[in-house]
Amino acid sequence: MAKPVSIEVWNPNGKYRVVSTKPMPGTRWINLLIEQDCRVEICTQKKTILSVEDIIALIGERCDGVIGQLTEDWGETLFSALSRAGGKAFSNMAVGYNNVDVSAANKYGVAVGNTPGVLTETTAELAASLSVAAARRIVEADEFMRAGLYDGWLPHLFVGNLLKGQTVGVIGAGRIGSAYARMMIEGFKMNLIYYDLYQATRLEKFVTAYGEFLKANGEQPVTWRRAASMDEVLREADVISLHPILDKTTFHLINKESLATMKKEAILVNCSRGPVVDEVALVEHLRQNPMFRVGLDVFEDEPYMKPGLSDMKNAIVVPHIASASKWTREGMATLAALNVLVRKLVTQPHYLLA
Ligand SMILES: NC(=O)C1=CN([C@@H]2O[C@H](COP(=O)(O)OP(=O)(O)OC[C@H]3O[C@@H](n4cnc5c(N)ncnc54)[C@H](O)[C@@H]3O)[C@@H](O)[C@H]2O)C=CC1
Ligand SMILES: O=C(O)C(=O)CO
Repeated sequence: MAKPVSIEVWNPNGKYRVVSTKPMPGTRWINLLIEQDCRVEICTQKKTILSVEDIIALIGERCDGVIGQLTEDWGETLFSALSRAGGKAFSNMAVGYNNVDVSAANKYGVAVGNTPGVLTETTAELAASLSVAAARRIVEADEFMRAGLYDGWLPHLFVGNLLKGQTVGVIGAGRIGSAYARMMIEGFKMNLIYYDLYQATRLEKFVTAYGEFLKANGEQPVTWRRAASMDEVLREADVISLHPILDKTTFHLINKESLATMKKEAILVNCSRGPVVDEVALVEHLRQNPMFRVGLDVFEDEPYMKPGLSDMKNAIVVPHIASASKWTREGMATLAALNVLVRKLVTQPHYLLA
């Protein structure tokens, strides 16, 4: 049996008990829950990733809803515990919900929410930052300066890749993939090639219109193409950014074979989920191809990196911070609270009439 976990309580006399497995930024989400007569319990345990047992202890005997995190395993065990405690709603504080077994939630009558949209631009901005940092070798150059190694300008010092006029490849052109594509097209005048199961009509229209605008101003127009296969993107793009969901179809989408298809000097960015890339194959590819560079926000076995990755100069690694802007994280917390509340309002029609 897990030890009791430490909690902070807001509005102790609230009628509905809502648990958040982590403190979240801002207070708007807490106030929204309190306004709707919720007692809010926030886990303050100094342990980054809570186990299933920890969360069962948090749910306790009676719990109406839970706001959880992408690091937690929301499967059969937790949804049955929540349902036994009378819970009707769960929200992940994330848009990705590969940590949530939605059919188990359905089985136990628990509605599931996520936090799309509010993090689209912030996440795309990090993917764009990693693309530029990798292309221009910013992290390596920063380390070099700090190590006191700079002794004067040289024609060959930290030569990288020019983005303008090159091709950006997007795999998964949904909300974030499309926002990223626009940033790279507007910012660096790159041409687009994308692969998605669905047509990204709005993105295509944007690139067409932007290309016409550039042409009317006497500049080289940008172009777009929807690839019939992912391999086309891998073969043709100079910078490739991954933005699909993680599911069975995208697990190890990038593997030894697909890496070999890419240009030797290509840049690969992953701000989706770690297991979309076979990280062992990636480390080997980085070792064999020193001009190939990656920018990674996510890892296959978070919080760990596969052996050798941290030694690779041609890899930039950051700790899953793509959505980490203040505005966005407060927005995600607010959406997560609303997800839990919507279910309460829907299942308590008398409350709506009160
Ligand atoms: N690193 C981070 O902090 C963050 C990571 N994410 C990740 O990004 C993912 C995407 O988020 P959104 O753009 O909001 O979702 P979205 O649902 O708008 O876009 C996902 C796109 O992937 C496409 N897709 C699905 N399977 C595919 C396949 N086999 N091949 C090619 N494309 C495929 C879908 O058709 C869709 O267009 C999330 O599921 C999450 O895992 C999201 C936010 C922050
Ligand atoms: O929202 C997500 O899916 C994340 O990875 C964190 O923002």
